[in-house]
Order: sequence, then structure tokens, then C-alpha cells
Amino acid sequence: YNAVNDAGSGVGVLGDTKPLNTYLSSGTYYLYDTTKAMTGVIETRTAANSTSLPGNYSVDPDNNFNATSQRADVDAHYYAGVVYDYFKNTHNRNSFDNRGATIRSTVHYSRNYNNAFWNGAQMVYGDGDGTTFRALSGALDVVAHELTHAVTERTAGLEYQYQSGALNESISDTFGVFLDKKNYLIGEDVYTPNKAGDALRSLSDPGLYGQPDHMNKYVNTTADNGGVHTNSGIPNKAAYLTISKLGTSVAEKIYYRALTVYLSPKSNFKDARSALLAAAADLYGSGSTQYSAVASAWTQVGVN
Ligand SMILES: CCCCC[C@H](S)C(=O)N[C@@H](Cc1ccccc1)C(=O)N[C@@H](C)C(=O)O
Ligand SMILES: [Zn+2]
Repeated sequence: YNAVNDAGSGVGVLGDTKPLNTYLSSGTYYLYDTTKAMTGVIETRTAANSTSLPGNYSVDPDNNFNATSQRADVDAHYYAGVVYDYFKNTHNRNSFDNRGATIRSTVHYSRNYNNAFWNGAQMVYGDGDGTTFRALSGALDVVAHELTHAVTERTAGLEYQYQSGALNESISDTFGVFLDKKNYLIGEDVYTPNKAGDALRSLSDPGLYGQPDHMNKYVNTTADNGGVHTNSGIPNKAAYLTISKLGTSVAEKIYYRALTVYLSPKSNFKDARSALLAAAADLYGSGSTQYSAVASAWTQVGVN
């Protein structure tokens, strides 16, 4: 695309000011980013607390998106650009389809909606109820989580249930940590705004938030598509052990190669171990320290 961008600015969910790539048309500024080397654009819309998607474009008369009601829009737009840049610059992937597809986000979905999701076509964010969550697009790891679901859907296609679903969830959390490097927590910037220091999940200690961190604690349930948000703690712990040992820049190459070359729709945790080992072998050799670090991580969570 690379059309002219009308650089705007905005205030995000946490009250921080950030630059925005916007588009001027007939005297109105749109959250419509044409600056990326992609066929499509990055566009942000609002459902205005309805559940109808995709909703209308987020607009502003003076290119300063600083109204309180625009904070979720600002962060969804800005962080979508950050995640686009990450996949392009770090993994040479051009959007979730690797063909420059438009990245569409809709904020203000429903009322007091304590969640965010990828619906197969776009990202969708709730505002939270102000107690459990504040607007979910306010966290980079949430945006990375959701956009990674799109990448997973176009590559491994991990079925969203039982072990393949927990793996799907874990891949999204893991790339959330690859993007939001400040810690191994997930959702901390938007979870329980009135309570400091907690998070929705922890990769370093899944047990802190009620998740298993070893196969012998796997939860057999039909709830939540077979416990995909619970059992993700096991591959999440393996990811933590891998990242803390090898560093982000090595770990993210192993994970991206496993996701795009070796994992498939019905892959379970054991298949994930094999996929990550195969990727590590391709990248660093089967006798490498990287390879043995991956093997050790999965052995430590009881997946051999
Ligand atoms: C609509 C049904 C729910 C779909 C699940 C989406 S992909 C999901 O996993 N959402 C994340 C949102 C998130 C991500 C990172 C940090 C905080 C919150 C999620 O973990 N949702 C939890 C609350 C859940 O659905 O149990
Ligand atoms: Zn998810």
C-alpha cells in the first residue's frame, strides 16, 4: 500500500499518548493505516457496545484521538501495527496470511465484555466491566494473543479443543510474551484494574492462577472446549523454561518454525515436543544446546 499517512496521535487505555497512522478523507480522520508494505491495511472500528461486526470506522475530526471513549480504539490500532511489524520484521511474515491481508479490529464489543477473540476474520475486543478487565486492547500481549490465533489458523490450524486447543492457546500466550517482553505474565496491563501486581496467567508459574504446570496435573474436562485456557499452563511452562534458557530471539525462531512447518490440526503436547525439537534441529542442529534446552523443558513438564 504505502499511501500517504496522516500522522495522528491518541491517548491509550492506560492514559499514555502514542502516534497513530491515520487516513484523511473528506475532512475526517480514520484509524486506517496504509503505511505497511501490505496489500491491505490496518483498520480499527467500533461496535459502539453492540455485537454487530465489523462496526463503523473509528474516526476523529482533528486527528487527535484523545477522548476517553477512543482509548480502546487507539490501543487496538497502535498494537495491531506493532504486532504486524513483529511478524514482518522478525519472521518475514506479511500479515496473518503471509500475503498482506488487511488486519481488522473492532473495539467496544458488547457491554462489560470481559474478553477478546479472533472470529476467523477479525479481532474483537470488549471494554471489560472495569473490575475483572479494563478495555482489553489496552495490553500488547492481548493483541498479540489474538493476532497469533489468526497466524495459527492459517498455518498449523490447531483444532480449538482438548490438547490441540490448549496448545493453540499456549502458542498465543507465548507470542504474547515474545511481543510483551517485560515479564512472563499474560494480561497484567488490563486484568483487575483495581488490583495491582496480578495477571490472568503466568508462564513462569501457571499454578499461581490455577493452571497445571505438569502433565500429571492435566485437567480432564469438557468445559471451555476441553479446558483450553486451563491446560495451556503445561505448554506455557515449557515455553517459559525454553525462553528463560535460550532467550527470546532464539526461542521465537524455534516456535515460529514449529508452528509454520511441523504442527498440524490434531497436534497434541507430545507432537508439540517433537515439532519444537525438529525446528531446533533444523535451526541449530540436533546436538545443539538449543535442542537439548527444548528437550529438557518438555521433560520437566512431563511430556517425553
Ligand atoms: C469468545 C470466546 C473466547 C475466545 C477465547 C479467546 S481466543 C481468548 O483466549 N481470549 C483471551 C483474551 C486475553 C488474552 C490475553 C490476556 C488476557 C485476556 C483469554 O485468555 N480469554 C480468557 C478470559 C477466557 O476466555 O477464559
Ligand atoms: Zn485465545
